[in-house]
Amino acid sequence: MIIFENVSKSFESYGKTVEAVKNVNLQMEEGKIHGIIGFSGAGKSTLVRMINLLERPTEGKVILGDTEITLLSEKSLREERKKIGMIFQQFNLFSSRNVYENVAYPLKHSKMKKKEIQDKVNYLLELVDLQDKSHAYPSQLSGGQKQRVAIARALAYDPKILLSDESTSALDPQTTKSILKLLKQLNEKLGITIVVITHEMQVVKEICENVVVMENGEVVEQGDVFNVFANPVKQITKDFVDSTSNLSKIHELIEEKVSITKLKEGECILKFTYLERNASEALVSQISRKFNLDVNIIFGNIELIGEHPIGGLVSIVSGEAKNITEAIEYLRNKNVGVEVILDARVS
Ligand SMILES: Nc1ncnc2c1ncn2[C@@H]1O[C@H](COP(=O)(O)OP(=O)(O)OP(=O)(O)O)[C@@H](O)[C@H]1O
Repeated sequence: MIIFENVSKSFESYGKTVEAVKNVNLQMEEGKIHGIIGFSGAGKSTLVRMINLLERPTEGKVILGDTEITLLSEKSLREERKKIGMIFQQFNLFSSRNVYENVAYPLKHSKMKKKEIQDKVNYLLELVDLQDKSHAYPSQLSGGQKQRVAIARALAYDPKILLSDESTSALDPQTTKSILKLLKQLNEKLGITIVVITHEMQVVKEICENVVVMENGEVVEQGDVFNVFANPVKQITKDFVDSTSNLSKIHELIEEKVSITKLKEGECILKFTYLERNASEALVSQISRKFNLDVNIIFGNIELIGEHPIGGLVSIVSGEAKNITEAIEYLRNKNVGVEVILDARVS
């Protein structure tokens, strides 16, 4: 478990105090992938850099397992840091060393024998699928391959925790996917706890089980990814949800008076959203049959988080006003969010 207790961090900059992280209380479970999401300057990097004390909290405690690392001596801290790997957006490889030497670098001052180091590096390169590149130099590698080298290097001491600071932000979508897939595999295979800093909702959706939303140095929402994104409370969380969904586009279409949004009498535009897992019932056909309604789906955005559909549909529903009202009630009782976007029901 990674625990933050009343953790704050401020910096003095040009005679001003910047409160980068404010009174954070958090618990991150072992063996899971945690996402930290927020816009630039929210305090994500500062928070995560306090896990390995690259930044020291101004106030509060950071506890890893049974160890309060904020109390450790420099020597014990050096040992503790070996259990924490870190990867960055810019890879931070040595350009004058080849792939093998980059991965072997952290083991240079270990007690391991030359052959042990060789075996270890080969194992790590296999783990990240780069066995055939061990003699290549960073300049001869693609961005995705460089990040794989950095991941292999970060795993040299079999860390229990891997910190990833925007590790996919410099990569194209396809390569991002492959790096995220690799992180997920490492989490499953090695049981390593991963903390992923990102400003992209897609990254969180793709691999994280838990999410922490940060704004202005504060943790404003946290929890299981499905629960946080199915029922976002804070505006910033809603904005992140909207960033990968087209559902809010309906408001623009209405404003632009696009023809599909010009309702006839008896119609209304409804937005349905999944609020809980296991939403497997055929709800659209149910309301259509049960309440004698026509449901015309204009657009939808449904994806899976883990195995559970999340997202929703925007539809034009037509039928008797009373029936539409009852259908809305019916869906809400089934824990489907229903928002009446535009209403031309006649009673
Ligand atoms: N060493 C430092 N000295 C002064 N101010 C700092 C320092 N490090 C961070 N800050 C400030 O703390 C705040 C939080 O920065 P931080 O890098 O943690 O945010 P972030 O959410 O990771 O942003 P980004 O996504 O842009 O990296 C910012 O206002 C930043 O300018």
